[in-house]
Amino acid sequence: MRGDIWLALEIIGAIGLFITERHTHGSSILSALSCVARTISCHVAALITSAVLYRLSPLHPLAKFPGPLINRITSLKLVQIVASGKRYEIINDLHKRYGVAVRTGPNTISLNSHDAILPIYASASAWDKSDAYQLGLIPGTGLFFIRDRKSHDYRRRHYWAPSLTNDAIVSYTPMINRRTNNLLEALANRREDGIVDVSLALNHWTHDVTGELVFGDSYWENFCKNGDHKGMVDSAITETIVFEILGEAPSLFNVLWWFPTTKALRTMDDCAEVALKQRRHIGSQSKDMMTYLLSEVPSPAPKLPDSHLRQEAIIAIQAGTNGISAAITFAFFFLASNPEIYARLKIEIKDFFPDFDGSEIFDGKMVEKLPYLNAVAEESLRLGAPLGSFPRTTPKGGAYIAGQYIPEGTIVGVPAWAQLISEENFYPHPESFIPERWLPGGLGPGSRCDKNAIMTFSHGPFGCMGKQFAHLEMRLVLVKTLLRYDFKFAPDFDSVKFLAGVKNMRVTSFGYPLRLQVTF
Ligand code: HEM
Repeated sequence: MRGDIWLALEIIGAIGLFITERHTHGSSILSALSCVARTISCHVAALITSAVLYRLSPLHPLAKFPGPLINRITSLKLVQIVASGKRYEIINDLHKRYGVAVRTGPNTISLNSHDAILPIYASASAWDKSDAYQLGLIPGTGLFFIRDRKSHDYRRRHYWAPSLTNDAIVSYTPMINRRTNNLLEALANRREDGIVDVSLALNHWTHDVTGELVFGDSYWENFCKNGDHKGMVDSAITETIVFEILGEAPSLFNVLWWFPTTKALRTMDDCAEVALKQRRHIGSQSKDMMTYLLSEVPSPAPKLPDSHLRQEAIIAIQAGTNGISAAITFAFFFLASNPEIYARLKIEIKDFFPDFDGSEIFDGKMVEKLPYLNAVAEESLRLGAPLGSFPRTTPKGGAYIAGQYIPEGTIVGVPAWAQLISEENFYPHPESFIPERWLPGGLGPGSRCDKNAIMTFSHGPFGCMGKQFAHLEMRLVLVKTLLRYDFKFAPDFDSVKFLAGVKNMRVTSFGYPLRLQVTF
């Protein structure tokens, strides 16, 4: 039962009991209240006790899976783990302690196995998304939040896929170049004593690019130039964080839906309504994502109602922004941390484009020919992208995965970070930034670099639709910025504080910003 409905019934029951006590039994207000309090406490205590006993008992379908006691008792522990921003590290540590399969919640298993990726995410019979993808009680739904495969496939194929074909991406390339030239200017103009908060500038840049990608060439914002005075960039991050934390406890999400905690979700819905109105009013000379979502081109699929369109607009902005700005922020962090890698990349870029200053229009073909640039991009996407938990629901009849029988209805996720830094997939030094592992011959005999273990974009029918677009953005930004500037850490920059300040909740936030010295 939905959490908010359950709570409402409890409250109605309590009021009913109070009235009965007062009018049928003639109790005073105080004794009626005390009777209600006793009854409700007993009822709630009985519910909690029976739930705890069942979850810990050998009768529970997940009884054979090891995991910390508190995780087996309540999903609130997972809520707290996600809210810490360090879920990726905590879950990885749990796997080191308990093994391949860990019970991370009463009905949740984390399966740290390469063999689990294909059947759960990438095969034709990939599993449905879990209830964690229910966005509170928001009316309408967008692609990312559709949990069953059939409706999801339809939405993906008819409304989204045409906007992210190879040809479509080629058509967006001049726009990305133009918006990235604004970033080059912002990096120069924002310098104070030569120092720039690169993480913030990239976050603004990515909202400019994605805003125009979604709403077309009349897109009205220029965050690189004007900053984020209305707090829109921050609201987008807050919304994803609220969704990611409360998704671990959907019943709680439904209760909190009625409280200010979830205000960010309603704020984004309102912003999307304004943006849609503006896009419809101004239109766009070139094709953008809204061209397809608004059915402005002939399509066999029916027009989407506005409640769905608002969610699609939000998803497009959310999906296209923080992931890539975080990964590029990390690329700069790793480059500044490794001067030899930085020098090798800079030489390759300068040699390929000897007379360029970065302001030129580069197309995808020009920048995909640089092998070391590609290696740096892949390694940054491996170690620097935000990570969700990608929870899925075990299908009817259960499933045998990675040598384990998982009962039907269990929520299962493969921990992306654990896979990305596993020695079985990336060897040697899986936690170190070494672009050479992506070059032919890798890191020598016996080395491993398993592309299929890359969970950065997830896989299969629910996997990222913007992977190619994101790769293009990463390459363009690195080429253009390195042709124009040189970067190193600000003199007082502290790498340990930077890494400690990183919080990863499907979006990455940088509590300690990446401040770089930018020189011409
Ligand atoms: C480095 C940048 C990016 C990363 C790391 C990333 C990662 C991901 C991941 C992991 C998912 C699946 C999430 C899940 O199953 O819970 C996803 C979905 C998605 N991404 Fe990306 N993404 C990036 C950039 C982009 C860009 C630039 C776009 C659009 C231009 C985009 C569009 C989408 C869409 C539409 C989905 C939903 C797919 C679906 O539900 O069928 N992404 N992304």
